[in-house]
Amino acid sequence: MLVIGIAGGTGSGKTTVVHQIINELPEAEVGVISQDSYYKATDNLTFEERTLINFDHPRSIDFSLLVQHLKELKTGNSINQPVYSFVKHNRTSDSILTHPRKVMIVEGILILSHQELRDMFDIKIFVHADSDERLIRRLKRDISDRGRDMTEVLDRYQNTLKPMHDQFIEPSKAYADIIIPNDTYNTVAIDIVRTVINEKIG
Ligand SMILES: Nc1ncnc2c1ncn2[C@@H]1O[C@H](COP(=O)(O)OP(=O)(O)O)[C@@H](O)[C@H]1O
Ligand SMILES: Nc1ccn([C@@H]2O[C@H](COP(=O)(O)O)[C@@H](O)[C@H]2O)c(=O)n1
Repeated sequence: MLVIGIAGGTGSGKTTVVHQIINELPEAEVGVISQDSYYKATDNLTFEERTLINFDHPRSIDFSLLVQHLKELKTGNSINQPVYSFVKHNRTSDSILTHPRKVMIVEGILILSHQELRDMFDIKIFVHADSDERLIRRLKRDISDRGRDMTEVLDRYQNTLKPMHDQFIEPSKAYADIIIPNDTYNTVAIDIVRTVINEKIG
């Protein structure tokens, strides 16, 4: 199995890049795990309490479950990947049966900041976009897809997202083998990554 880690700040375009990479690859050969699926379940908290969680700090992620799931996939076992709701700020009761594939992509803001997880990647990619561009994309996406308003997005950006980005995410770029500049759609970089994957999977 070839394991590819794709990190980058929020709104950098990780999810978009993943879709662009897997679009032209045989469906049966590629699987995706999202770090977002591994936000810790917080059933013990009220909705109001959940809105106060710092979702950009590594402690908000159940990294031990994520590492355990990736180990299972590497040994050929399927996993039940949790499903997270950004509207409820909590894990749902659903899960997605995820089978091991020749290529497994793990994507998320903090995946290169966690040493054990990072060491499991054969290729480490960081998607970079300018912070203004990322904030604009995040505003539009969170309002249209994640049930937020402008005040929520901007408050979160100022209070937790930006400081956590500077403390944990930006420094993890140093671990990347490949940095994809994604201020505009970067088809050349996507083609290069696809070529590398095709070579590895034969
Ligand atoms: N290169 C790009 N140019 C313009 N918009 C983009 C680009 N890449 C992604 N987007 C848009 O920005 C938003 C955030 O992208 P997404 O892939 O969800 O980022 P991430 O997964 O890193 O948070 C989405 O609405 C997406 O369509
Ligand atoms: N309930 C939540 C959980 C997370 N977030 C934000 O999501 C961002 C990570 O996801 P991307 O797809 O953008 O990489 C992260 O910056 C968290 O602030 C949230 O808003 N609500």
